[in-house]
Amino acid sequence: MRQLIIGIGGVTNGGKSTLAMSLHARIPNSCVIAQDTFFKDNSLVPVDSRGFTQYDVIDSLKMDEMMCEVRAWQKDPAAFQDSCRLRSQCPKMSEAAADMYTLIIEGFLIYNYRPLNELIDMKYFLHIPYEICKERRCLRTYNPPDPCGYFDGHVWPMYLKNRNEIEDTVSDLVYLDGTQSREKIFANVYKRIKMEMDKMPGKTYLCVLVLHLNCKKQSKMHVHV
Ligand SMILES: Nc1ncnc2c1ncn2[C@@H]1O[C@H](COP(=O)(O)OP(=O)(O)OP(=O)(O)O)[C@@H](O)[C@H]1O
Ligand SMILES: NC(=O)c1ccc[n+]([C@@H]2O[C@H](CO)[C@@H](O)[C@H]2O)c1
Repeated sequence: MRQLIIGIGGVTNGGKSTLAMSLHARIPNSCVIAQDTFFKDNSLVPVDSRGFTQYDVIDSLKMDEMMCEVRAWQKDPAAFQDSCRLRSQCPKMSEAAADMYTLIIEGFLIYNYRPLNELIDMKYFLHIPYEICKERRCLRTYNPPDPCGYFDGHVWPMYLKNRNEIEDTVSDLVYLDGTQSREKIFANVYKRIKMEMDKMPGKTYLCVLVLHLNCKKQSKMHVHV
């Protein structure tokens, strides 16, 4: 069985969920774990002197629970997939792909939590400029909704801080321009994932080749398919 963990991180409204769901729809045997589903209860998240609830920090998330889900997938991806809410309506699998399982982890702080970061094989980071981010955020309604001044007073400064932190600690990030069309971003990432999957060794078969050469030597070799 082969396992691949793909990370889709980046700024709020960068298009992480959109990309994750498109990949999920195209990749057989894939599951999505979304960091946004692990926010602590509002009453447990600190509020600063301006009345801004501090959501955009790693402590606002139940990372232990998120790690449990990731480990459950690693342990038994087939069983995890059966219990997964986001079951893939994916294309038919070729036999070669049948033993390949892919986990897509998406979220705005997935690389800021080292135990999670360490498990991710392919790391993508969607970024968009300040103006576009603010514009997209204004069109969304979170629960609870952003109070006045929240984007400039909390969300964007925390994004800059969190991004700075990973730039110093995470070396293998692939940055994606979230202002490109959904289709272009998807095609770029999907192509890279396919290439990675093709490089991953499949089942190992033991072939015993008996070579009747002049000297009647015998040799063994392993073939990866
Ligand atoms: N490539 C794109 N071009 C234009 N708009 C996009 C693109 N990708 C996503 N969007 C739109 O931007 C908004 C945010 O997208 P999405 O929910 O995927 O972002 P996100 O990074 O998961 O955000 P958050 O972390 O805040 O939940 C949505 O309205 C979505 O339709
Ligand atoms: N509980 C939530 O899902 C929640 C509540 C308030 C704010 N947010 C925002 O979600 C974004 C990440 O996707 C962050 O920028 C949070 O501010 C989420």
